[in-house]
Amino acid sequence: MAGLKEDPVLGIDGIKLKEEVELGTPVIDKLREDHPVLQNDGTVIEGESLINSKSVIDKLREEGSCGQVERDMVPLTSNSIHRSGSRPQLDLSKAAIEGTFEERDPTILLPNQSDDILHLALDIGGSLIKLVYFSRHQGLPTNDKRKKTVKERLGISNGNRRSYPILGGRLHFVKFETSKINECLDFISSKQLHCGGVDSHSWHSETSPNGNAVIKATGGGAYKFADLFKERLGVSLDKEDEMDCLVAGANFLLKAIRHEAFTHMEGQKEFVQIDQNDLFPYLLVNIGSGVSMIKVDGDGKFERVSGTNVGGGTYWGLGRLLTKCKSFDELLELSQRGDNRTIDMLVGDIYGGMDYNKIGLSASTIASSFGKTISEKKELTDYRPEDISLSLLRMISYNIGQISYLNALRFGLKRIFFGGFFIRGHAYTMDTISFAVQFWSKGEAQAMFLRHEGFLGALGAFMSYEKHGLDDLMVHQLVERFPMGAPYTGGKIHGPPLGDLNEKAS
Ligand SMILES: Nc1ncnc2c1ncn2[C@@H]1O[C@H](COP(=O)(O)OP(=O)(O)OP(=O)(O)O)[C@@H](O)[C@H]1O
Ligand SMILES: CC(C)(CO)[C@@H](O)C(=O)NCCC(=O)O
Repeated sequence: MAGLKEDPVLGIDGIKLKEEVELGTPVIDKLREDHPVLQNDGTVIEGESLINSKSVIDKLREEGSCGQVERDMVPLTSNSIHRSGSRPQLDLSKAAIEGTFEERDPTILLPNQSDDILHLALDIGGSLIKLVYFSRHQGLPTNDKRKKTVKERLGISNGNRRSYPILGGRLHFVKFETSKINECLDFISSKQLHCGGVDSHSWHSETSPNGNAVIKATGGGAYKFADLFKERLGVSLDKEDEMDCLVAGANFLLKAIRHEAFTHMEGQKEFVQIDQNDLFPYLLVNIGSGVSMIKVDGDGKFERVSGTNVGGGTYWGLGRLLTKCKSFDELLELSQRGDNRTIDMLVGDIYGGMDYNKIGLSASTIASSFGKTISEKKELTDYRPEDISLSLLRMISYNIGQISYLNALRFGLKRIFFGGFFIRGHAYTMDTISFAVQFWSKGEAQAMFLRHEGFLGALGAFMSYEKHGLDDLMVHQLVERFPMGAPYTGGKIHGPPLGDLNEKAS
């Protein structure tokens, strides 16, 4: 698909599972230093092929539990989860993006994760289901870890502390269309992701909770599809509030992950380093099917101040009706070859080619989106789908940018972070939103985007396994740094230099 990078998991025509992450040689060397568990050929096996869902389910039913399959995941049965006295801890220290700067939804390395966690969390939205799950590094099954002495687990051999962590794993990001929820269930089932969840009330229990697996889930679908999950996978969905999760996910990414946030203006992408002490307040705009605007004042401190029903669902829905496109990506791709001047009424169309300088409008400014299609002599088929798609994209992106700015203005906020899958890493969408914010704020406010744009809610749900909140998630130990050995492929870096966050916490 020209210009649009294909999603590694959800392709244009259905599911495409990314089986391997190919890494360049210098990257491999660096990773070997940090992660001796990496395969010799530098590949990291992310998972296995999709297997026939029916056979998996049947097999599980026969076994009456989740099968014990040797794979890259942490132990599969709930009673094998580490629970010696205290609850397994999620260790986000040194969390870092894996992959190049250009990769969307990249995996996040958790190099210091030592407790056995088997976390899968879901955000089931109106259009898309988002999954975040943890897997151990390949080649070091957790059982091996158990056999190690305490010294070995701490990385101390022959009295010397090793320079690399023994354990660790990755956060993976996967999405499915909500209308194809069965594919999502098949995926979970084939990787047995649902088998590690345990009844959240039983974390401290010494005994096995006897099988009632629980998965954290957010979004409207956590309610709508609860019975289906129970029926198909035998798991209960532990529902977390959508707004709580969006904010928790955004705060985690902005605090803990370097090279997450970036600006996008006139085709130029620039990473922004966030000063932890100067993050709040900000406006979070999540552009999903509909749009939520949330003023964020701190961890767990926020207010949904506005929203609009003209969002991603509107672009995809109206676009599909008007262009007969078969997929969202196809519609987006069409827009790249479009010329909106055939559809939109420009200031110049009204003013005989002239600018309207007195109120700051150039002749090329859109005076009225779709305003040129009022001609009685033309039918829908007389317009190019490419042009329709571009006009629609501009109309919706600009409108969201403008409403966002107005809400930022209401509360005196200077920074607006945009998430949600409508953005899709699409340059023109981001440029249009940025332009609207820049234009209306006269440069005072700034639009920023997130690489894990659509996974904020799922990440928040993932972190809600740890009810204590971010501060207890060893966030004080987070040391921001470059993704290990990742080649620099573009984007300048702005903002204050990052230091060891321990300094800031003490
Ligand atoms: N492959 C895709 N299929 C459908 N929509 C897509 C796809 N990729 C991107 N989109 C866009 O992403 C939007 C959904 O974004 P997102 O997943 O963040 O929201 P959601 O959680 O489904 O919606 P809501 O939060 O309103 O329930 C769609 O409306 C569409 O504009
Ligand atoms: C209803 C939700 C929150 C579901 O995710 C979302 O689609 C949304 O924010 N819609 C906009 C609703 C409104 O405020 O007009």
